[in-house]
Amino acid sequence: MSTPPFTDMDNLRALCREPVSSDPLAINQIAEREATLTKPAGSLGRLEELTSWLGAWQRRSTPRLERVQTIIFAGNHGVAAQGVSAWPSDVTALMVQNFHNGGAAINQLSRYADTTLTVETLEDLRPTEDFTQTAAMDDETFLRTLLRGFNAVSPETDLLCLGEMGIGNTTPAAALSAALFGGDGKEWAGRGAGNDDEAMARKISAIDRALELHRASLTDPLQVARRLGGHELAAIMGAVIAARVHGIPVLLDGFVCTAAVAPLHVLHPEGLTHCRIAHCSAEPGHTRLAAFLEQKPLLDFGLRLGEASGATLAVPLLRAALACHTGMHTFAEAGIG
Ligand SMILES: O=C(O)c1ccc[n+]([C@@H]2O[C@H](COP(=O)([O-])O)[C@@H](O)[C@H]2O)c1
Ligand SMILES: Cc1cc2nc[nH]c2cc1C
Repeated sequence: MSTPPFTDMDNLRALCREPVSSDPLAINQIAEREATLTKPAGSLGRLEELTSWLGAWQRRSTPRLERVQTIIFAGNHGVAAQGVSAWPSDVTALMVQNFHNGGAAINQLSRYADTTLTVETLEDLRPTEDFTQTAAMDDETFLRTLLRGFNAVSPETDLLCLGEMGIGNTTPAAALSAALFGGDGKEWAGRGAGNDDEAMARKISAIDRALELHRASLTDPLQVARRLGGHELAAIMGAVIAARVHGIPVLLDGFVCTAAVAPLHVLHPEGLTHCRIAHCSAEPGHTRLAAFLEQKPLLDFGLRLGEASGATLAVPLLRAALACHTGMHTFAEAGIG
């Protein structure tokens, strides 16, 4: 058995704050080749930046996308008892079954993008505690679910796409965002998986009551994640920590996935530089959150599904970036200039 990467909140915090840099040599070599290719400098726009980012974190001057992993983490939420979602919590298990049967949107997107899809069910889908009453998780549960996420990442992966499934989880996502970046329930809550006005009012109230209850502990980003988060959100954070340790670039999915890892940005200003927000969710909090994280999502397609759909949808874009970088001829080869 290898030693676990963290065993308590203190060494977890230390790991999150450890400096990890990408590879400057790979960045230089990619920039040098890019400058020789048969196009005006910079004319492939963000495709060029994406190639550089992939190579920097893979620590390869010729980045590759052979092994691309999509992981969906699934969990249930005690706060669902407050009537914050349009759907009952048993839909989480039913959708997990749908993922296994190949019937969900992510199954089609993953096949199309040629990624390996795995589904990780947290805590046998037992709900977290209702965070309007107490902390969502105790230290032990928080660390255990983080470790599940950490260990779900294969060190050999070239690119990791992350997503989640959990009825009610746009409520913890909004609460986490408010606790980390300020504002209240009204500013961060959206309609999630289809709330009507009544469910919206209950959701806003639940977030505001939770912010009030946990106020004294919200200066510590890890306490925010433990008290206001969820099992699948903690696992996503664990997977992103693992990816940083192993040098794996990450595509984050929508609002829930981004909120899950936002504490890492607050703990360390470079804690998420190996991650890109793959798409801008229609959930309005996501636009605000991306701005706080100083990121411009790659796609803006009005998706609000979760289940790693937006992250996996962006994989062909990255494949296109690499195809240009590796396949184009240089000016010398083409006899131009
Ligand atoms: O992450 C997003 O941008 C997102 C936006 C809207 C809905 N979701 C998904 O919908 C579920 C949560 O919605 P809700 O209304 O039950 O909180 C959960 O399974 C998420 O995957 C996800
Ligand atoms: C049907 C359904 C599918 C989902 N996929 C991710 N979150 C979801 C929420 C619902 C309700």
